[in-house]
Amino acid sequence: MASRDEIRGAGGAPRILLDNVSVSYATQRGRLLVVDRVSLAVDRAEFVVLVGPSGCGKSTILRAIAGLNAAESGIISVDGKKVDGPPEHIGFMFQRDTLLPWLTVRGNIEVGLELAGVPSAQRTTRIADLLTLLRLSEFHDAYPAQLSGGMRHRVSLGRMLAYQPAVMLMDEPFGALDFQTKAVMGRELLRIWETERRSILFVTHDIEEAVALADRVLVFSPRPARIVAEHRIDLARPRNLQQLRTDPAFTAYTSAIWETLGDGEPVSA
Ligand SMILES: Nc1ncnc2c1ncn2[C@@H]1O[C@H](COP(=O)(O)OP(=O)(O)OP(=O)(O)O)[C@@H](O)[C@H]1O
Repeated sequence: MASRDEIRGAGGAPRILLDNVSVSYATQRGRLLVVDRVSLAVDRAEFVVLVGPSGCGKSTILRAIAGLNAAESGIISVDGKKVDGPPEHIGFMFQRDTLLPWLTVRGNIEVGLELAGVPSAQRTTRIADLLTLLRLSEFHDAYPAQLSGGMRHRVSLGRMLAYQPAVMLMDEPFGALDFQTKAVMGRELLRIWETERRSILFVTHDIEEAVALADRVLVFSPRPARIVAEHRIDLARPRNLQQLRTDPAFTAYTSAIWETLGDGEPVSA
């Protein structure tokens, strides 16, 4: 059985902790409250998915954890350390890939390693492992413009995985992809997560994707974001995404989430 430290991280703190966090933006029409007293904890190796109406504040929550937005009140910590700027060991993946067009697949992945200060001898091995993991070995010297959308997303994922972040914040990373590529990427991500086991906070609008990937799905209200429901997804792993879709338990989870999303009212005032 995993020890408490393996589950909770060093010192017993959850990987990510939000305690009563509110975030607002200053706008021309005054202060806009976007996140309203949200508390959540994500354990080491836990895959948590956030769903909620468009514009409710999901990206703002990820950005606050990444230290890109300050919390107006409450506390955010990663591995027990209060976040007051971009924390170490955090990887961010956006909906649009942000690859550097003048670098090859290898070069784009290597950027992550250089940023992490990994010595060049170790870089070579790590890149080779990642290229294999992401099934990109054949394309190591291709440029982003020569790749399909799904391949570019795999490279983005590789760049993030390269510096082995303990926490991966993924903001609709596959939202712009067609249905089939999205399914392939979901499968790849699960395969990698099952090998590398990081904490993942993943935002999506796709409820089936949420259930297929998550240990837990958190449902948010319309802005200001508050947690209206939490669904623990007790589906066995490793998951076969194709078989899952015909599993009655899978359908029951998606219906339950749709129901709580439809409601959209915060649980408590
Ligand atoms: N820098 C900013 N300044 C002012 N308002 C902002 C800023 N960033 C986001 N907002 C507003 O905050 C609200 C929440 O935005 P956010 O991007 O967090 O929502 P979201 O749930 O991720 O949306 P979506 O699902 O559509 O991506 C929106 O009303 C948005 O207009």
